[in-house]
Amino acid sequence: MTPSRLFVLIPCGGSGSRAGGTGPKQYQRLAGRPMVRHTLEAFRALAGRFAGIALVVSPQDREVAAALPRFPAEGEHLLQVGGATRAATVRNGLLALRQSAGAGPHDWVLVHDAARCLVTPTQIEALIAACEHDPVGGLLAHRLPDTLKVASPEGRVASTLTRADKWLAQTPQMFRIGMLLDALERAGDSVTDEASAIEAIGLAPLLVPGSAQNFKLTYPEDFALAEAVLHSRRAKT
Ligand SMILES: Nc1ccn([C@@H]2O[C@H](COP(=O)(O)OP(=O)(O)OP(=O)(O)O)[C@@H](O)[C@H]2O)c(=O)n1
Ligand SMILES: C[C@](O)(CO)[C@H](O)COP(=O)(O)O
Repeated sequence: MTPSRLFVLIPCGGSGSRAGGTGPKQYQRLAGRPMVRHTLEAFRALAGRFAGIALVVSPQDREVAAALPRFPAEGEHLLQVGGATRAATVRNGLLALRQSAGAGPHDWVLVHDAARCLVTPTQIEALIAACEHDPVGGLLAHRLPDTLKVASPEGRVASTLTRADKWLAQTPQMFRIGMLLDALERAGDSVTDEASAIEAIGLAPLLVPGSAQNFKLTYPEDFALAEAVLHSRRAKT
């Protein structure tokens, strides 16, 4: 049997409605570059590890060419098949990856949000090392650092949950392409990450410790924080 290869799929077709900017947040500038370029560079730093790196954008996207002028380079793919939800974007992207990049069902895919632009090559390597011999696959995740409350409809505390077994799901999430496509097709568009689809078919993805810095830029205040992290990393190099 031919050894499994690793592909990367970056969903980049969201609208960023919670970020409150004028366009899709993944093209907003951070530390002098569009957000998605920071994301892409973390994977390009490990390009030799991957059989292909694919970015999935909306069919209506008019900004990716200006944001990433040298994309796609060799081994990279621009897939203009984004859908109405993140799950649809990932599913469409996986189908296109199989058709246009020759990815097979036993190959691995690392699905990573364009909006998690602070992921590092070290974190990506840690996920690959933990999952490449695992029968299911897994995801980067962060142990819940705060006390967890359940809200009542009136906005009061209804209860407090134990946090010892709670983790925040991050990306990348790494699964076999065939298993993930099958799981996403069964799960439909309501799942908010790949692991949820895999869980729904009765499997238990591996939780691989990530970092608080690998947060998803979602709200307006996240941008200044991400920029500060990027500047502090630059100052160290
Ligand atoms: N239909 C969609 C929705 C989301 N995404 C991508 O999935 C990642 C995580 O999505 P999130 O940031 O939560 O969604 P957005 O649609 O970008 O933002 P919002 O929910 O605030 O509108 C992002 O890289 C986003 O571009 C996508 O490719 N296709
Ligand atoms: C995939 C994800 O980043 C894991 O935390 C997250 O679920 C995506 O966010 P969304 O708001 O559900 O698109």
